[in-house]
Amino acid sequence: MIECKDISFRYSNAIEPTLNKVSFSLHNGGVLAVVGPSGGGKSTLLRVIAGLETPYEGTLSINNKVVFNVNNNVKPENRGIGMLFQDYALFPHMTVKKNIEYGIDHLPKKERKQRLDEVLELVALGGYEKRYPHELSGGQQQRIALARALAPKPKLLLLDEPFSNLDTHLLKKVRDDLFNIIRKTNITTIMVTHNPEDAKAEADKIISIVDGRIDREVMNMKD
Ligand SMILES: Nc1ncnc2c1ncn2[C@@H]1O[C@H](COP(=O)(O)OP(=O)(O)OP(=O)(O)O)[C@@H](O)[C@H]1O
Repeated sequence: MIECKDISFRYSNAIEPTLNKVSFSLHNGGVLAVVGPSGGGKSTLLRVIAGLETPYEGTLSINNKVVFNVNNNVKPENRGIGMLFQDYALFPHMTVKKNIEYGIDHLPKKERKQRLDEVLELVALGGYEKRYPHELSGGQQQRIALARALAPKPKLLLLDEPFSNLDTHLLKKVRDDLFNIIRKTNITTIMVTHNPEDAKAEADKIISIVDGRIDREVMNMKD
């Protein structure tokens, strides 16, 4: 379970806090969508959860382990979080294999290969290891980026506007493919999106952030 309690954060060059006492919880295997107007603080919240920014108050725990409070700040690489951010796209000069192995290079060779095969299988792209990102479709690149994020077996997956680079006609299919994989692995997921359709289609819970505060929290009844 993920628990975020009264998290507040201010950028060093800002006067007002960008996040103001943000609290929510999410059960294991759940999908939370974070929506809200531009500049509301959605991406900042993900950066704080990932450990890339440090709040000045509040508590954040992942599976009952505190990863942040005023006395304790676990480094991003030790939080067990996988990320699929727009600006964390695939490395263009590396093959699919190298891209995926990037986060698991601490594993012995045999296990690394085994995990590579597993995640490629999971995203239905077995046999693509020698390709470069530009030799893949947009949807395939997205699935490889997901495979890379899942390879180290994170406890939590963060997605920031994962579909904003895709054409509208591709979006639904890529989104459904991605979430089928996410649901299959049962990984707890937080997704930032400006698109209420994404939230409605895929999330269990939706929070809306306006001016750094949670403005609304709803359980999502999917059709
Ligand atoms: N590095 C930074 N330094 C100072 N202020 C920042 C920084 N990054 C973002 N901000 C400000 O923090 C506020 C929240 O930004 P954030 O990117 O979290 O919003 P968002 O809800 O994700 O917006 P969008 O939907 O446009 O991506 C904005 O006012 C933004 O200008």
